[in-house]
Amino acid sequence: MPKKPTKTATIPPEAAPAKMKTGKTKAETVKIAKAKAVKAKSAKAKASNAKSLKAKAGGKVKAAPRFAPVPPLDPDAPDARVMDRLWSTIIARKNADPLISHSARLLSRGVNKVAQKFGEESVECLIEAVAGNHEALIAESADVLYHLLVMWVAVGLRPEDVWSELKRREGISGIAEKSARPVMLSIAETRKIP
Ligand SMILES: N=c1c2ncn([C@@H]3O[C@H](COP(=O)(O)OP(=O)(O)OP(=O)(O)O)[C@@H](O)[C@H]3O)c2ncn1[C@@H]1O[C@H](COP(=O)(O)O)[C@@H](O)[C@H]1O
Repeated sequence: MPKKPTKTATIPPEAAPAKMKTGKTKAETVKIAKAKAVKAKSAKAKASNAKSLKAKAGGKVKAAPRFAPVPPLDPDAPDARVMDRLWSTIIARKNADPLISHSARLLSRGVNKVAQKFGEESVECLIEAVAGNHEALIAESADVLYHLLVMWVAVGLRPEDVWSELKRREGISGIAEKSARPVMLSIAETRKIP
């Protein structure tokens, strides 16, 4: 069978856009020139803005603070050391009478029950947070921390184990830490809110 001639689209020379010496069409050259002019204008504006800022700051350009100022803590208010004291109280209750100590009662029921209580208190805490109930959130937060400490006692964790871990993380941005995680972890399927 004779081969069918293949059709090729040919543009008549008069319809093709005229090429400049650079190999670009006139329209392309004008477009590039316009983009260059806009870039140069914005660089000039930036430089002049920086110059006027420098003049306003008396010759010194101050970098904007990266984080909000920290409200000072009340030196006379109770602080987080209450957590250490509470842990000591709870561990001292470990073998106490469950009829006179709530901690002893919880601990006597085993780690599963303790963990379940911690989970319940956490949910109650987040409900108050979402509802915006400030006072109730304070009370629920205290419940969460108490039950967290009971859980530490139940599994044999000491507060300093956790404080050390927090100290180790000090100054390490969560953003930087997350991006340094192995790729397999970051692409693992999760339903967590990012
Ligand atoms: N911080 C707390 C603390 N916070 C909450 N709770 C108790 O936790 C209990 C939570 O009540 P829930 O009804 O939610 O739970 P539940 O009574 O176990 O009910 P179930 O789920 O078992 O049915 C209440 O009895 C609270 O009083 C606490 N109990 C004790 N402490 C501290 O622990 C110390 C030692 O307490 P005792 O172990 O009781 O001597 C105390 O001096 C406090 O400093």
